[in-house]
Amino acid sequence: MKAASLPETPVFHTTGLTKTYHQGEVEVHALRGVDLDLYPGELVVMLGASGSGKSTLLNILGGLDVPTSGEVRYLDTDLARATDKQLTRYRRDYVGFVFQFYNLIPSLTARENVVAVTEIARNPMEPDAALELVGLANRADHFPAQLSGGEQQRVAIARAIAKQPNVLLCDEPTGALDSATGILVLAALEKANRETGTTTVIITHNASIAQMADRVITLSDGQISGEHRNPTRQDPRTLSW
Ligand SMILES: Nc1ncnc2c1ncn2[C@@H]1O[C@H](COP(=O)(O)OP(=O)(O)OP(=O)(O)O)[C@@H](O)[C@H]1O
Repeated sequence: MKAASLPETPVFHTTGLTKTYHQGEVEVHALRGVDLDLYPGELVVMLGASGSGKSTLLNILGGLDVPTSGEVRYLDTDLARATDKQLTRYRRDYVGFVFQFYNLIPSLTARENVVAVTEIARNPMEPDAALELVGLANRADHFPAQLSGGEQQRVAIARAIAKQPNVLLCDEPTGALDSATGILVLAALEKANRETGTTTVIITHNASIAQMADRVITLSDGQISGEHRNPTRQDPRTLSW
């Protein structure tokens, strides 16, 4: 598999990004000056110990949180200074999220869970095409309770990609899954990245997942402590962890 080529204009650009949380008298410096560019179509794996700031960074990129200082841009949009309304629109129009827990609506089938998003999206794909992409075309009429954890996560991925987001942000998408099931989920994410060109970030604790990335970024104590590019990315189905 070929690594994505990296054009010069980044999708995300951050400089000196900080985030400080205040809890009573205590200040927690979750991000301490992050300079990062993410490029169109690349698949980035973000590693780092618990508490290193991965989710904080992802949430700021996704418009779920704002930084304390520094710059964060999505193309020409200044996310640090956007209003709540602008951030809501940004998330709805451009961002797909996948979290550790699938957050599917239990009373809706797999297809209906996807339709709940495509109905309000600007430029959605067909719900069945999204389910096909994650290998669940034959489960479209099943309810979440009739699906395994890995299948539910793949419905969540279908839901996230069905609106054809420019960026797909995944926070521990395999955190609740065994390795065999996790690999199916990673394969679905990799395929979605390859076939739709959505810039994809996957947070994980599991360093062996890094082999499937175009680029691996490591956070330590709120800063980027390492970065490397894989010359060729590995098919997730051949990962062992
Ligand atoms: N809402 C919040 N209020 C106060 N502190 C917070 C908040 N969110 C995160 N933190 C703190 O910020 C630091 C970074 O947290 P973050 O969740 O970004 O780390 P992480 O690398 O994603 O960790 P994990 O791998 O355990 O999910 C931690 O010390 C955390 O306790």
